[in-house]
Amino acid sequence: MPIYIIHIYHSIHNSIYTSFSLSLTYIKNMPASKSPPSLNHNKSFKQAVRSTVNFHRSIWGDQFLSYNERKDQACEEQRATELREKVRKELVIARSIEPTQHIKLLELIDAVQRLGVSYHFEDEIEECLNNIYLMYGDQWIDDDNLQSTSLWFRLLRQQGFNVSSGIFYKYKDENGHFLKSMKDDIHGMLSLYEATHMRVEGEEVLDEALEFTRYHLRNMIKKNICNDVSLETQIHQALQQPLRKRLPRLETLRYIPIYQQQDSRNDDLLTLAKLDFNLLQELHRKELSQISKWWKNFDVSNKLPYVRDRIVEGYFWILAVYFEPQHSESRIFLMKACNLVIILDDTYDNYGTYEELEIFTKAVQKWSISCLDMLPEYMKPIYQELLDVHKEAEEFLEKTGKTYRSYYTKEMVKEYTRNLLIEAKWANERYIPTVEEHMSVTLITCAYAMIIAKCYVYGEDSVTEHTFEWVSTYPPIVKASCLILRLMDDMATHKEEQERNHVASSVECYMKQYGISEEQTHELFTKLVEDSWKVINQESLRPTEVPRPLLMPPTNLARVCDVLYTRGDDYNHAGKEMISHIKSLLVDRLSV
Ligand SMILES: CC(C)=CCC/C(C)=C/CC/C(C)=C/COP(=O)(O)OP(=O)(O)O
Repeated sequence: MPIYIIHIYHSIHNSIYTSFSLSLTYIKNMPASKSPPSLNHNKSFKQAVRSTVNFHRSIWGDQFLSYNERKDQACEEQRATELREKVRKELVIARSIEPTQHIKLLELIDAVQRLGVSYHFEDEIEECLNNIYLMYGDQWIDDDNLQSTSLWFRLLRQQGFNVSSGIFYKYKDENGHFLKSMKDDIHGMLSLYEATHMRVEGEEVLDEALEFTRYHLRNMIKKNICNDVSLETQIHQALQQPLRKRLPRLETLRYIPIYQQQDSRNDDLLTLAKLDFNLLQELHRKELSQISKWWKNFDVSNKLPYVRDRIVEGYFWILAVYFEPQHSESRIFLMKACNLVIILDDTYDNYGTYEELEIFTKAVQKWSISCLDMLPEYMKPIYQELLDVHKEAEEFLEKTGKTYRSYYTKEMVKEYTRNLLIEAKWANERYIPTVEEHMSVTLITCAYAMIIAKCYVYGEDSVTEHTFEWVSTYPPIVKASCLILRLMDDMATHKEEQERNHVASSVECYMKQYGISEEQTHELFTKLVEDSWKVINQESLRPTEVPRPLLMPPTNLARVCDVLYTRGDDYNHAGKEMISHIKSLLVDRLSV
């Protein structure tokens, strides 16, 4: 990266983190959050001049609308339960094996996690890795072996244990270069490459190891050095997307055929993984059918024809956050709440006039059905549904005395609309904000913080009022996830958006403020995204501010950006690969 770009990068990095927190204070003190002015003005909205965008129709039609339960479901569930207990026994036995066998234990845990069934064995895995951490600390037993050292480092860091990266200096010569002999250890290089993605700010040895392994793994592919087809495929896939950024359900599908070919595989585990995948797929199809019916009943295509119909792509997004059965209620709530976000986004970004949006924003601050009459006709169903969806959650929360949860989520919706209104004003006035102004608003309108809060609404008792206080102040992991979405989304969509009267994206703001080209802006953004991943890694290390499972939504929301926005805009315009992901997750069953 040229030196002047590095200077810009440092000033940008600081400005995002400092100005953003200042602006939140400012936003919190905005008059709209106190007592909104009366909505009592009876204007006609008929002659409004609107910008409209013609989003293409859903490419999925009604194919997920109905769902019929399979007849052999109960039998498959029974078999999965038996296999689950067998695998659990293996993990329990493995806890007390000889230290020389600990590498085998790590390999088993890695397979369980990659095959997507670790959610059944959280306690056993925690106990095994905790024992390993207590036994070895930072001194892994097998540190002459690059593959096993890298696996140990990655698994412990993934579990939140802050093992030192200092162990990797062992692989450098006296001049500070990585040992030449490492290049011949293909498995070791791949394992180290994956481990480097757990790095945090300041871990130079891992930054260098990433450069080193990426360069040599690319070379291996280019020069056809690797004569193991399966290994070559794994390298290719890892270079496209490291394990840290992969979505767990997609990783299961990718890893099953690889694991199947390994002589050391555990057949019970393999069969469990396939059965479990299919059983969960049934649950997911059932949920998607339920949500498709809700969308159809809402009659969005007639009442709000300017709104995108991306129910299936949206479900992919939510499935990326949580795929486990215990989060079924959360997924349904998130689908309704997030599709309302899409409706709001299209209304503020596209269809609504500034005057209408001001009235709507004030109505949201009041959060009362009495505001309905004041709204333009087309906005009434949006407002009604917004209140209804949150009321439904509130009724559930009342039964368990957790209504504080709905208070915070509603406040975040209010904050979201206030900031959408600022964007609409900028777009109306064709104002290009400074980078600081832009970030202070668009890190809120990217909606991730609000969505993360909503991920906790149906959460168990580990979710407390502190969790909501934490998320609503945009702590580093939440901000990092927001920034990843904002930058990756804008890199992918800004050209298309600028063809209509959309607010200037972060790309335009950076280019204008720093006088740099689009290509240089992309280079900067890529670095900012990488740094945000380091923040996510840092914040996931123990001790964490909230229980570790609650960090999965911001982490998975960052991961899904890597899938949706790397090849373009796969949310709005699903490409070949995205279509194939959706089919493999929701249509095609695995043969067991
Ligand atoms: C279930 C479901 C729908 C999930 C989506 C998750 C969600 C609501 C993300 C918020 C950000 C957003 C509106 C992205 C896509 O629109 P855009 O590129 O037009 O966003 P922008 O206007 O902020 O650039």
